[in-house]
Amino acid sequence: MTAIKMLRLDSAAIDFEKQLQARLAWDASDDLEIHKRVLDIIADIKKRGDKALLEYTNRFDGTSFKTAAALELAPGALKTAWDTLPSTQAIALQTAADRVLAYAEHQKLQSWQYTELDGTVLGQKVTALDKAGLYVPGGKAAYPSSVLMNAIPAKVAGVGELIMVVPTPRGETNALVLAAAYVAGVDRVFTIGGAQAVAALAYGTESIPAVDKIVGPGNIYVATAKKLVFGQVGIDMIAGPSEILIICDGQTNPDWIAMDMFSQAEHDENAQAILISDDAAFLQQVETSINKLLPEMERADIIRASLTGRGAFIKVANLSEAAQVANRIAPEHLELSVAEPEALCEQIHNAGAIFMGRFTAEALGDYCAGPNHVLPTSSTARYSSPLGVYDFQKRSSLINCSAVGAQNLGKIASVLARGESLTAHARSAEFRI
Ligand SMILES: NC(=O)c1ccc[n+]([C@@H]2O[C@H](COP(=O)([O-])OP(=O)(O)OC[C@H]3O[C@@H](n4cnc5c(N)ncnc54)[C@H](O)[C@@H]3O)[C@@H](O)[C@H]2O)c1
Ligand SMILES: N[C@H](CO)Cc1c[nH]c[nH+]1
Ligand SMILES: [Zn+2]
Repeated sequence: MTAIKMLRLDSAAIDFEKQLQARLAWDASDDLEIHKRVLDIIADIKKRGDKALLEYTNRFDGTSFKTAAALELAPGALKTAWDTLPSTQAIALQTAADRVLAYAEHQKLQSWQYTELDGTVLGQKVTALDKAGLYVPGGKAAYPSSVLMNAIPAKVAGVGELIMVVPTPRGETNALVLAAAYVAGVDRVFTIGGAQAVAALAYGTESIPAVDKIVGPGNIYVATAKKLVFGQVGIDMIAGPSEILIICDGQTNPDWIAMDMFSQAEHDENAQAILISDDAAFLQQVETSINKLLPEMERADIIRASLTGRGAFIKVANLSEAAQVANRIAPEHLELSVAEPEALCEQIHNAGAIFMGRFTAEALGDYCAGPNHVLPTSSTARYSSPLGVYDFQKRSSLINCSAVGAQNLGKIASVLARGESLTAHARSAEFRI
């Protein structure tokens, strides 16, 4: 097995920004190719509905479904999976679900209103989505944790119906995934994935109901499809291939750091694991750990492809500079493996989730810490936030004018409307004065 030599960048280099950009960006030609392929799939699902959905599912997931009806799991299958789960798994799943629920309950937005002196009432009414589509990935690994992360906030928000999609490669369902759907209260489950599942949820087919919003993580095909159907449906964010950025002061066990990098690299060849340190000797120690530990890993091939294709070590002058680079990268997960994580955290403003201190392995957040693991990738943490109850809620403005309020506001509206030459607006307001 050839040793991995991590790409090394130095923030002091003149072309550091250019090199960093090259490492963060997708290869432009791959990007375009994926884009085109996904567009074709979406157009075909829109045009041919179930027929196209069956064909793509059988082609990409190696299944042999004969009818679209066979794509939906029987409602009893979820309960059976839960009832027959080994008790250690059932306890872990229920504990994780309870913790995700407790955290989500803090996020619920409430309606509010206030009354002005003339009796006019203004407010905001918060309502839940009617129908949410939950994408649960399942190509290279099964993700029961993503079922909980998608469904529990939707339930807390009070969504009317939860429609889950999950690919089942070779037709194999995963008992933990089904049990998680039962625990979290999912209403319907379809065994479809990829761009075709996203398109089916967005436009609806004869068998798949169209939803109001699609949430959840997935690979590059899923993330691209979500981008492309936005507008037809809402989406939560771009939650693509996993990323971890670790800032370490050189004092954490290098094996721990290497394994933390593996933990995200093992998701996908396209996952990204980056380590920043002010200690060049430590970067070398972590590389030694990587090469020592890699042969023990079941998913060594995926980890190797991810680390060599998209990973990096970045040497910085000090931890403040590390924070600046982290803000530039805006990673999905940021580990602050340093002596004083609270102080360093003060300097961070772009990250999906921040894991503080040497003992907070990012993997704990993936399963059971409580905060959602569906997080923005590809630097979109500059403007996106973790999936939460608020993603399943909408806000409507409320305006209830008293007779006196209509006089007061009518005069202002009339002047402004006439300034815009919109006479019907002006007269509508004036009628009530
Ligand atoms: N950002 C987050 O919050 C988060 C959370 C969990 C997982 N993830 C990421 O989710 C992803 C899961 O990926 P996965 O592949 O295991 O499952 P997935 O369900 O996302 O993708 C599997 C589907 O991809 C499609 N596909 C695969 N190859 C294709 C091709 N050549 N052409 C067209 N379609 C193709 C197929 O339809 C298949 O069903 C990983 O990248 C992981 O890092 C992200
Ligand atoms: N790390 C993923 C988010 O990028 C979430 C996950 C689920 N299971 C394991 N990990
Ligand atoms: Zn993970």
